Amino acid sequence: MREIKLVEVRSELAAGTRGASMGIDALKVASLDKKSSFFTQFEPINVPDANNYLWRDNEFPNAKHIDGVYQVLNNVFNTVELLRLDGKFPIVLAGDHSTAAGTIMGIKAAHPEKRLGVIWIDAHADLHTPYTTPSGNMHGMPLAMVSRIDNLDSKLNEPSEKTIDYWNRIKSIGGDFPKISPKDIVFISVRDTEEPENYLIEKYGIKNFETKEVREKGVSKIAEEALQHLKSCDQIYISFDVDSIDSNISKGTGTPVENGLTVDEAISLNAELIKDKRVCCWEIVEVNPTLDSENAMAEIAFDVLETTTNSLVENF
Ligand SMILES: NC(=[NH2+])NCCC[C@H](N)C(=O)O
Ligand SMILES: [Mn+2]
Repeated sequence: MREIKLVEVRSELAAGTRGASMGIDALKVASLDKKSSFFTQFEPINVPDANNYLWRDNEFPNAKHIDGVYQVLNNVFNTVELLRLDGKFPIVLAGDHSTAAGTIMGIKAAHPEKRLGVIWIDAHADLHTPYTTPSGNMHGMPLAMVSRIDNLDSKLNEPSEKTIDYWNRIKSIGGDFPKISPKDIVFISVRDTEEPENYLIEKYGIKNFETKEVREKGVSKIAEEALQHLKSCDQIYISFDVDSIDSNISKGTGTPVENGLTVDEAISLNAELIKDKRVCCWEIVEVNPTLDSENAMAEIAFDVLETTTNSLVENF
């Protein structure tokens, strides 16, 4: 039996629109409306955010509020490391996707000898760096942080010295080494990338299961192939960004993209993947109820959360 711990990270500092910090509470409202006892079953830990930085002027155009993001990542890192050392299975409910880097750093720090694979279910590759970002929004950068990639080959921006200093500090949280190899990332439904990200995907041969392939082969087959792709990894982290779901449905998120997964595909995919015994942490991010109507996104996201957790509980 896995001992599940809910981790709540109400950060929205690294998103381009305001409101993702309210995603966790929107999930709770959805749970109450659906009369589910989910949130009474697990004890949550609250990780301190740095959303107060949003009131300040931003001094880092190529990595907005990187000083605050650095703090939050450290907080997430410390929490997840301790939970993993204690043998807990963290289910992380987070706002903007940048904090997934802190989660990965924590998992790695607890078991540095174990090769860590990542299944990234998302519309975006989140492989940018301050040198390549089109927006300066750091939720587009977590996978570069943990792979310790600068991608100077695709350099478009001139980040300030202070930005680079913080960026280097972020890449060193949990140690001066890459926490994952980019080859050990599997993308599912990634469909909105920029050129610098395409360069890295090509360079490292990062596998992406496109939405079309998910539909043609079916979810079970994709889950099997994704896990098979990570056969050399000892542990696996799954990151579920709700914008992986099609923009027709996922309006309550900061960066919706068409041609995404259906709700059923998202639910069964996560429920299937989490059955693998190597999976040691699951995360859901980017619900933003302020962009939504009638809390629709959170209701869907809650179904994904509940079904995935049930699958985890039933299969251990
Ligand atoms: N986690 C996310 N929603 N990421 C969106 C990133 C979008 C775009 N690639 C950017 O860097 O701005
Ligand atoms: Mn994302």
